[in-house]
Amino acid sequence: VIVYRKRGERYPPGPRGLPLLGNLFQVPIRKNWVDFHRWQKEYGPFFYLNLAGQPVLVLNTRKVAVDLLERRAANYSSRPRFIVSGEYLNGRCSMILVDDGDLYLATDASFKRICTEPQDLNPISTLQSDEAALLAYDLIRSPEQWSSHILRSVISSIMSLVYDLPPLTSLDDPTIVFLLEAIARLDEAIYPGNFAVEFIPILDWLPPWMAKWKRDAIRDHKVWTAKFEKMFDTVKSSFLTGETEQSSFCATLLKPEARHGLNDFESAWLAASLFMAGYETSSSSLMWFMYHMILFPEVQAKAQEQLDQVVGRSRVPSFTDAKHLPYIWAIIKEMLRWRPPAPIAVPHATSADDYYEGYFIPKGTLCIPNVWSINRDPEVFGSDVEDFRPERHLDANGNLKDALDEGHFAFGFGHRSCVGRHVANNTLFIDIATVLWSAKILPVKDANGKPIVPSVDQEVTDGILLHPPECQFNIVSRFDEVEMILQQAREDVMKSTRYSRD
Ligand code: HEM
Repeated sequence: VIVYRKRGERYPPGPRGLPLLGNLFQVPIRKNWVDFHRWQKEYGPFFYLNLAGQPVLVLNTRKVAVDLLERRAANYSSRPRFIVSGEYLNGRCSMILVDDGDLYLATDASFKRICTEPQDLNPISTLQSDEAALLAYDLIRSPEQWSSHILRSVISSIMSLVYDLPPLTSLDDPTIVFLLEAIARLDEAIYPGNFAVEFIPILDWLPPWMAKWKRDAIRDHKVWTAKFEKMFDTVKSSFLTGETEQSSFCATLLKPEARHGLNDFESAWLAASLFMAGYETSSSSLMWFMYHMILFPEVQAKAQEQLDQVVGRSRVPSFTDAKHLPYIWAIIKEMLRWRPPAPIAVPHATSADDYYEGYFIPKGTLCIPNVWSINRDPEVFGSDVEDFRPERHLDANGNLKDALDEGHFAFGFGHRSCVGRHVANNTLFIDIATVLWSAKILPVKDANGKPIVPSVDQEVTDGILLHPPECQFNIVSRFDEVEMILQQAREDVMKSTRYSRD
């Protein structure tokens, strides 16, 4: 959508740009959330940018984000055009990037029917607990491969949740290799600045033989669709023959009351988009957790003290402990506040012209909720926003201030907020509780015996997601019985019907 300034309208404040190109070359690509946070001192809680004709509104405080994306959700819940990724690679059918038309409404209704409330997730809590025990076991046995263990565990849980697959034993599994390559390709396509057509949409008129980006994206879309349909069909066949009792997302989607008119092609894409949306965000959060534990050893010690009191030392933590472990929840909330994995979330777009606080916001405006800044809103979090302090989420008795309040905005806003957040919170809870119950997470030491704790400034970003600095850990059992208990848990998991199906 190219919208040129309408005469006589008062646009929100923002940096002055060049003729035609507007602010295109003023917006940093890497870590623009930090610059946007800084710019609010000059331009206020929301400001306007013009990226070669594309109007952009950056929302920097909770008030503005809630006023627009939640109170006016009917107008602020579409997505901007993502030409290469959303329209060609995903063929306009991935839930995350699709606009707010009929397909979105059907996929949203299907997903919300399946896991909109934490209690809907009971069927998958067993697989999450199983994966947590396997993760803790692997981390202690080979700490040097800690990041691969996290990836394996997260992918395995999501694949079981979506397709009812048995646990993944290796990242070399051909389906996983395929999916990870697809995600890397999608990330490259979404990355701002990689494809000129995103800023010069007229290039979309070029026929495929004249535009390599279009040829490649059309080809990849066909290959991906074939794979996603095959994965969906596998669940469908065993569902129809009644071979196994299944609780996976795809199996539930096959029940007429949950389908909301979606055909097999759309269902296959919905299932795949859950994997795409959930995998990198969840694994990055767990990697941040590991790093936080060496950066803030006192937080780790406090959590372990509570685990000892509530769980004891003769069994691994379970979901029944969740209510009694507020400090673990406070760590999760503070992690997602302090370093949100997606600091500018996913942009929303307006469906009609609007006015806010006397300023004109044209139809088709790309709205960026600057989660980084909103998570540092002093009106909400006080003056110590730069401190990592789980206690800010607890009352004087150490209970969660408001168990229903996320305590951060890392899951986005309004209708488009993350539909997988309860899945994500539960995965984080059981993984973090089990790992901290089992092991001390320590920094490795250099040749002089000095602990190596990289500075948080060395965090890594691809421009969309934020990952912790590269680091290594020394992960050691907290007490003698840990390995025996985890070994037993692992054997039980491997013997269970879900796992022995392979
Ligand atoms: C800590 C982990 C996670 C974080 C931080 C996260 C964050 C987000 C954010 C910021 C959005 C965009 C919200 C907006 O537009 O306002 C989103 C959307 C979405 N997430 Fe998550 N997510 C996580 C885990 C998951 C998981 C595990 C799943 C699936 C099981 C999932 C599925 C989705 C889907 C399908 C959408 C698109 C919703 C829509 O466009 O309406 N996410 N997530």
